[in-house]
Amino acid sequence: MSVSSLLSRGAVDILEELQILTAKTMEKVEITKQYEVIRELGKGTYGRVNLVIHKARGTKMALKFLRKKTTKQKSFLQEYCISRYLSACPYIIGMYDIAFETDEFYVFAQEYAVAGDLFDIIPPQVGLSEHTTKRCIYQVALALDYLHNRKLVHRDIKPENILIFDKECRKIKLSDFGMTRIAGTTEKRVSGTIPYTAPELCETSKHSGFLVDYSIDVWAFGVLLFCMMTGNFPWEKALHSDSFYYEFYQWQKYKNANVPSQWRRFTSHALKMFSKLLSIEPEKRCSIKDILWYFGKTWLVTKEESHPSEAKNNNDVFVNIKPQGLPYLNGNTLDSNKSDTSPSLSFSSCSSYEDVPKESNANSILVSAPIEICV
Ligand SMILES: Nc1ncnc2c1ncn2[C@@H]1O[C@H](COP(=O)(O)OP(=O)(O)OP(=O)(O)O)[C@@H](O)[C@H]1O
Repeated sequence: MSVSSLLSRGAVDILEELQILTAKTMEKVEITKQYEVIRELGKGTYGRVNLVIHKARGTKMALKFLRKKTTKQKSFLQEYCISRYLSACPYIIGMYDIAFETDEFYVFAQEYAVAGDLFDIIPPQVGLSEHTTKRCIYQVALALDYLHNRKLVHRDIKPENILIFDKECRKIKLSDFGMTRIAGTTEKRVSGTIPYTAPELCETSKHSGFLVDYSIDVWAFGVLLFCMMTGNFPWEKALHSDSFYYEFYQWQKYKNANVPSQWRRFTSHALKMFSKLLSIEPEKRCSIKDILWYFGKTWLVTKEESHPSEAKNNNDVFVNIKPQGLPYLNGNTLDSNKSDTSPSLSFSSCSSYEDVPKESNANSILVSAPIEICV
């Protein structure tokens, strides 16, 4: 049975069927016989990703190795099949019809993203330009909308999982579906807390159950956007014990409180968008497609041309996106384990945020005082 013939049925049935088919056809392979290993592309919690050349086809591909010691076959099959199921979307990493095992690893093959991941190109404490951010995050939004329309929640949105094909982010693809689950299912909260973790999850005690919901991705998307535009995290953890988060919480709760300094660089339109994405109550958080309107607005108070060189950050306190020695770096979470009826976005008619009609940017300036990058 072909994948395309499976796609007309419900997501749950398709994924189950794909897993059964894959399990039946998985072979043991000796890597060096079929592949020439070029280099390691990255490391994650449960294995590594290598750039290889398929000897028979001469094709470069990325092989993801998941250690059998720490990954159940069921988890491997789930990640591979969800990735394949989603890979028809142009903003999601492409997959080869290749899954096999070695003595030590489960392995599958992905399209190779030549420029690496987004984390590597965000200038620390400065961030990307508004133009590059919009170009990139728009594609992430389309990828997430694609997932959410298929009742799936990614659950691990972060720059390390956004693969890039050029440094200007003209072409990016979402990857790593190891944590992806069907919306509405109950999961044990076994992942670590990282800056992208939504407050309702930070508060849930380890190993207690929680409902998988789209709002988890929406929150992480908001944090990702902040990171891209500032080169800093907004906070380390969305907990009241984190002073950066507490300040944000107070500001959001009592709307007339002062705008925390690290948010003052954003225009009123951008702040409205952040309030919707980072709504403290998950049920009030917007859906991903609700923010597409904001792409026609200006987001940074500073002129785009003067960004990022005007950034001033030498002696200030901030949550650095690339500090030394913090445990959530290099793609690792701390200790992570591994009927939407709304219309889909049209990829053909809406493939670039530049296509979104621009409106007047008047009234977008929130503060006239000098913008401080940090607190
Ligand atoms: N297809 C690819 N092309 C290029 N680089 C890749 C590709 N896939 C992964 N990488 C690199 O390898 C890193 C780790 O990959 P990946 O996130 O899939 O591993 P993981 O074990 O699932 O990580 P995590 O610990 O976040 O769950 C990525 O951050 C990226 O830098």
